[in-house]
Amino acid sequence: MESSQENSISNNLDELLTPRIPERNYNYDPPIPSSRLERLLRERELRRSTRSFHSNEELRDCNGEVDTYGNGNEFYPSGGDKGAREDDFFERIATSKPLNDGFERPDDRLPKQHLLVVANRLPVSAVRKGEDSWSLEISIGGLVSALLGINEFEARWIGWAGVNVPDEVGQQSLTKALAEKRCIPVFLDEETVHQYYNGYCNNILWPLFHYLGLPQEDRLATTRSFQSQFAAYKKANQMFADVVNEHYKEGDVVWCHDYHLMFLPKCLKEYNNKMKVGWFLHTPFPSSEIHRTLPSRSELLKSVLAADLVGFHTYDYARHFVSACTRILGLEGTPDGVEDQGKLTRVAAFPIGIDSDRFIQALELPQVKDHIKDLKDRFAGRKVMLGVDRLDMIKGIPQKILAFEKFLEENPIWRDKVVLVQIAVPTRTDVPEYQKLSCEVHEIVGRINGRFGTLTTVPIHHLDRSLDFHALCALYAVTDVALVTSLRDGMNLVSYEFVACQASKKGVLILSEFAGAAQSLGAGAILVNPWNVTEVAASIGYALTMPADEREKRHRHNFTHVTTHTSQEWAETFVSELNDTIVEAQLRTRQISPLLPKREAIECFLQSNNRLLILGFNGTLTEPVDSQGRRIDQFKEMELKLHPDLIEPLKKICDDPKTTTIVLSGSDRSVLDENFGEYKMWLAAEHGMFLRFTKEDWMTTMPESLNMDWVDSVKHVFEYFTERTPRSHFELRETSLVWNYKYADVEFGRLQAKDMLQHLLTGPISNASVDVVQGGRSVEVRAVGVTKGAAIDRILGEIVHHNHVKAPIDHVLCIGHFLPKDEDIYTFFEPELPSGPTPTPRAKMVNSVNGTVTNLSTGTNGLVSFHHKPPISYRNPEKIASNHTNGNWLSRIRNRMTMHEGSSVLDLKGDNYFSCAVGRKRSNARYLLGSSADVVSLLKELADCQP
Ligand SMILES: O=P(O)(O)OC[C@H]1O[C@H](O[C@H]2O[C@H](CO)[C@@H](O)[C@H](O)[C@H]2O)[C@H](O)[C@@H](O)[C@@H]1O
Ligand SMILES: O=c1ccn([C@@H]2O[C@H](COP(=O)(O)OP(=O)(O)O)[C@@H](O)[C@H]2O)c(=O)[nH]1
Repeated sequence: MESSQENSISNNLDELLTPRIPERNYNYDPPIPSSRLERLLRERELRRSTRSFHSNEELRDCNGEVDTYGNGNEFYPSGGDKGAREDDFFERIATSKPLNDGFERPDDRLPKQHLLVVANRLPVSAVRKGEDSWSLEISIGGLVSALLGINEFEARWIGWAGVNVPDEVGQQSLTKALAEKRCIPVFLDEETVHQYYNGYCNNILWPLFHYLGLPQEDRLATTRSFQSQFAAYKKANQMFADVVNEHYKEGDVVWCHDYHLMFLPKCLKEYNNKMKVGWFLHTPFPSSEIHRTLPSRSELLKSVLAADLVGFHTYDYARHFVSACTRILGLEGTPDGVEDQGKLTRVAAFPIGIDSDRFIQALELPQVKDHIKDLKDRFAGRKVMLGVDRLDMIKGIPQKILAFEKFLEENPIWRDKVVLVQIAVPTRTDVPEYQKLSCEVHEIVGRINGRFGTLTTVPIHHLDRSLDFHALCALYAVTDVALVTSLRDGMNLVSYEFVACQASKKGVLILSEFAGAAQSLGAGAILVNPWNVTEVAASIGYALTMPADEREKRHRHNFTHVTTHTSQEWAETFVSELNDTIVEAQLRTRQISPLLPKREAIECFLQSNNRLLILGFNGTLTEPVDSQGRRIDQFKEMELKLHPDLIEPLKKICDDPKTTTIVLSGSDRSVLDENFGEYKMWLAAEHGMFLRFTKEDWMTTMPESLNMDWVDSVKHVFEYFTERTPRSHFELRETSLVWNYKYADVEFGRLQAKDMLQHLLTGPISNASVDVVQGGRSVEVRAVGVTKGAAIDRILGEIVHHNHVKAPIDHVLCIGHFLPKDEDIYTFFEPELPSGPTPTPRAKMVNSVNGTVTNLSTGTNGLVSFHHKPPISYRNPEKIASNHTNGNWLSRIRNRMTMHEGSSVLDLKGDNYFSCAVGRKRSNARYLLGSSADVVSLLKELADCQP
């Protein structure tokens, strides 16, 4: 089974890493780079050379009469005339043809990546003209603009057409009409749209993600509670998933977009875990402190994490998302993403762009030139300021207008020399907040125009409507100062479009620092805080009077960015990383041990006569900690308790004379006493430094040489950090100290741990004979040599002696959620290691009475036998002495050894040794179990099989 898995992985990898460019460009097949960065750089290089190869071909074709634009997904007509007619943009969807449609792609072109773009809104919105006739209009918004700019893919769209179509005839005819545009509709009924789109998406998630907070319950009608809206949201996402599933073909990349579809990745993966799923958020992702106010915070995060790749516009948004996953879900945030039990969801920033050529070329069109001329005539003698926004509260339109008013107020000289054109595209008009905003803006505009207008002019031209592409380009081109005052904005493509159209005028961009675009265009723009009306007013003055050379420099900077970071680049980078994420996951899977073959293990257990069952405690036999969604109860959790479902089965197993059970734990003796005092088993506390058979006294297996002089200094350090790290605590054990920050703020805890580690490793105790062990959320300092693997041979010696073992141990099952430092326990028993079991020095079993040392070592046949070494003494003789009042135990071993001279204590071959890591995918264990719940079910089965 294992090898077939390996094979399928290699095939996939080969397939994924096959360069997607004509082979003749490359006459060597480089090996798969093992680092992500190397792979991505290679992929980028390949993409670029493919593109330049294709564009050379196209150039040649254009001159040589062959129309290569008919080769698939190119939207533009030939001749590079991308914006030739007003409705070309629209045409781009229409002319997007499937492969093999009569326009043959030259042979050496490899097929384009097939893409299923899933977004709430289709690039076209439908308007019903008759029972089965439809008119399709381009949808407005940055998401649509950007996605229409990508053409290097074989893309199909899945989404809502913005209209309620309850009847069969309508649905069929619309499906047909949309199919011509490569669009596939998801039919949402009116109530779902109301609760899902107007409600959960636009009244809850949208304001929350833009830092406007959650609505009060009284802003939700009784039928539209959080719960019913969330239920509609999930239902709608499931409907999208159904449509995706219906149209998905193997090899497709499924790219889900935006906050409307946070549930989609989970639904898709439930259908088909092999689907390549990416999710991209077009809005900001807020600070985790904001996200945690959302009632469904955990469910949404978990669903998004089902995707292979999660993308955001900026590093800040990505950072907030990772932080929400660590703080709210308790998962591990790494520089690459979020890790949940070894499964990594890659999280990264992919700043979107525009199709800049389309804007630049449009300016050359006669109709755009005509528009430009009209506008210039109309605004002659006045500087033009421009705002283009959907009429949305996040766009800061009132703030913009108020700042403009302040500017006019303070600069009377400008009153008849400047005009502000504000295009406010109506949007989400069914949501009451948007209706209110519209009234508010009208009121302010009216007041200012009344205040500063004249008989012939008004300072603000406010349009409650959208403009067509050519009119918009013309307006961008004649603008002197563009004003973007978003209170928060995922990116803001209007600022990009303005820059693209300013090659001749070199106007100034005033840009809110709260728009994602501020990260990319911040150097060339004047950045403002839109809440600071005084600052914005002053910036308007500065922009209107900026010297030409400064305008030129600022423009050049931004223009370079806009023309190089295009929507095409954005999409290619995202898809390429998504593909690579799969490669990475497969490479990681190769390092992960397989799941424990339960049947085999149980079968082997039953057939054996002398079994050794070694169990960890914390994380192995305890109840799984579900920090995901549930509030962690630190008080309850800190008290380690045996899983209640194990009480009976464990008793049964321990009572079986054929089984020797050991609980080997880092916990101290009292914890083990409390939980296992009633069982017939061996307890090994503090990583095996203390040992007792439960009916007997504790003895120490600690070698005398163990130096503990460092304890006070470390305790001092731990106290210092505990005082300064709320909700952290430390445990003082006899052989180790553990500082735990599991309940503290994860990020702060990690920083503190880093600081602590640095001090421990380089500070005053750096020369002490200690091991500093870093756990997931802990730092442990132990005496050198205190590991479970080092203790096991001493323990085994004691058990062999105690049990009067006559037959060799013929089955070992070792299960634990052990720290990497303690994984030497797995290798100790490993029969298949070529030379000896473990790289750590073999520990010694010391008898306190006569000081004899017994060393256990593994022969090349995998069998462990005893040898005798000169004596050293126990550190704490009275403890061990009390355990051996009945005589000299070592001499008994000697007797037994004599009796079985030549035979071995352990008879382990490949198939009767099962080591199993719990909840740690990467380990030295042969197998893995997901959680302590799996341990419970395994032990229950073993118990049920007991006679
Ligand atoms: O579909 P609507 O509800 O009418 O809203 C239009 C779109 O608004 C949002 O756009 C965002 O995406 C842009 C491109 O990434 C970005 O520049 C902008 O900052 C965002 O606000 C929304 O995220 C889309 O889903 C909507 O389609
Ligand atoms: O009359 C208009 C006004 C705006 N837009 C487009 O709407 C998009 C707005 O995108 P942005 O990222 O700025 O914000 P969003 O509306 O997506 O939040 C831009 O591509 C504009 O060209 C348009 O097509 N017609």
